[in-house]
Amino acid sequence: MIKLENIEVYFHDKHGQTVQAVDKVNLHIRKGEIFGIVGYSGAGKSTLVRVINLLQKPQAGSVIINNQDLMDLNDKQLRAARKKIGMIFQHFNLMNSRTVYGNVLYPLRDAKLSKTEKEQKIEQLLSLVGLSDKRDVYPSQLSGGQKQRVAIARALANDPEILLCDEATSALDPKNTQAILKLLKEVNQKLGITMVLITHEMDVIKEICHKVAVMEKGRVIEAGNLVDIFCHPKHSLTQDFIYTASNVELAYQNIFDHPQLASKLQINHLFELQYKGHNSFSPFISEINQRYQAKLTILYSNVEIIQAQPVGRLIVLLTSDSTPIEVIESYLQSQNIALSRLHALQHENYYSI
Ligand SMILES: Nc1ncnc2c1ncn2[C@@H]1O[C@H](COP(=O)(O)OP(=O)(O)OP(=O)(O)O)[C@@H](O)[C@H]1O
Repeated sequence: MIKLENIEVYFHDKHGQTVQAVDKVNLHIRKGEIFGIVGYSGAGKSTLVRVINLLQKPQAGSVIINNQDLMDLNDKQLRAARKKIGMIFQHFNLMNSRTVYGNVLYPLRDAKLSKTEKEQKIEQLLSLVGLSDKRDVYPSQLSGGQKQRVAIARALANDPEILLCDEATSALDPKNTQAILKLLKEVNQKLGITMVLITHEMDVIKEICHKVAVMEKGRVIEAGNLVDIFCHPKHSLTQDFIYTASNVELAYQNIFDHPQLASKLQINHLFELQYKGHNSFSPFISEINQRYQAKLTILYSNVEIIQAQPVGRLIVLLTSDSTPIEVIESYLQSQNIALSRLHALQHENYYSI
């Protein structure tokens, strides 16, 4: 559905220096997918997402939507193609002088629909986003979450096939963030719209995306299925995002900062275990206790449902008087429980203990 091939975007800053915002990016986004792009500030996410509707023309590469390279289109054809690509933004970009109804009507101004058809369409859209009762109020009378709902209704007015979401929840509190993500998921499922969502928070990605790409310095450094990336991040930056989203980083900090706990830790017995899917239901803790008289102290545990699959992470102290730890390690691995031993050098925090 969306193929970005070798996309390059450069800017010249005010000192005349060239900034490469997007560097040879290739992405393939399939119809109906919710595709997340995550990265820290300045990674090139906004620039890349604006390439998809050519709000930002790349200096090199192809932007292929439904087998058509947008770079080959003339202005009129591009305007038509853009109608099929809706967009929502962090700060909603509503027109304050128009009511909710007026804002959603605006993109339909040139549509070949009668007044009644337009009215019906807007009523349907406002009902979809849960704002039927707000049709005659002005944006200033709405909460952030409600403003984003209006923006979503407006973005859907021309029946787009693609919805681009540029930090759509970054200005919202956690409750409204959840509600807007739920709404986007519903829109994806009910209308089959392909979504590209950029964010600096893995939490957002975790909530609704099927696939994810991680960006750093203009490049995509890792991309794939969300559960795979979540369970086996290859790049340290990806791991950072995941640790932050699952509070693992905080757990390590708490463990190592705790005066009594830290002094009792035997670093070489500290493990991070990870399991997914059906393994979440296997009683492996009692199993290793019975088999190997292993003692397992849980210092942190977290199970979350990602793409309908349970994914669990534990930080544990694992000891056994009778069996070498390597034997227990092999057993757990044979049960598809990923296990990593935390050596002192892995973390500067650990090293100081
Ligand atoms: N119009 C511009 N002129 C000059 N440099 C730009 C312009 N737009 C973006 N850049 C630079 O390109 C790089 C990528 O910016 P971009 O906004 O795409 O990143 P981002 O990942 O979306 O970050 P943020 O979340 O902070 O918006 C940055 O170094 C930025 O300063």
